Amino acid sequence: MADTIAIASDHAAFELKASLVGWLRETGHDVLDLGPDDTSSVDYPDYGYKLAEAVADGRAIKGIALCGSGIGISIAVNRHPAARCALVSEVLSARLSREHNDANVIALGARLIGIEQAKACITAFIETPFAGGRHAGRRDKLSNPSFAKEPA
Ligand SMILES: O=C(CO)[C@H](O)[C@H](O)[C@H](O)COP(=O)(O)O
Repeated sequence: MADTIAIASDHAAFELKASLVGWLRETGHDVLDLGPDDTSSVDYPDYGYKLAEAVADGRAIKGIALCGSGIGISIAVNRHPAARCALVSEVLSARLSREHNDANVIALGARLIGIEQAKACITAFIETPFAGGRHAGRRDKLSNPSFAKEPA
């Protein structure tokens, strides 16, 4: 579905994911929950790759990636060339990740951030448009390293 938001985590962020899925649905969003379905220990790369694929193939317009720190799963998501995943912990970075970087995935650390801060970051991520202009060519180089040139 065009405006679907995909979400995935590891075990460390399972409870945050469950809270966010409920909140997103209550606030009118279509959510594709890619798991996991309980707190059994899992490997964040498995879920990061799955999330990146869902955004890359168009099943979701944006993604939310969660692990204990947000670091591991953000690294995994960013290994997909179509992913622009921003690990953030406050609202200004969430907003800038959209305005300047056209981030299509936000990563948050469940062991580092509270639910209200997570919601505030996600709201900024969902509502802030890409600014375009000078940022567009830079954004395009992220997915196409061959577009890059030797810095002067
Ligand atoms: O990727 C991480 C750290 O960079 C995440 O925080 C993981 O959730 C964490 O490593 C999981 O740790 P656990 O001890 O296996 O719960």
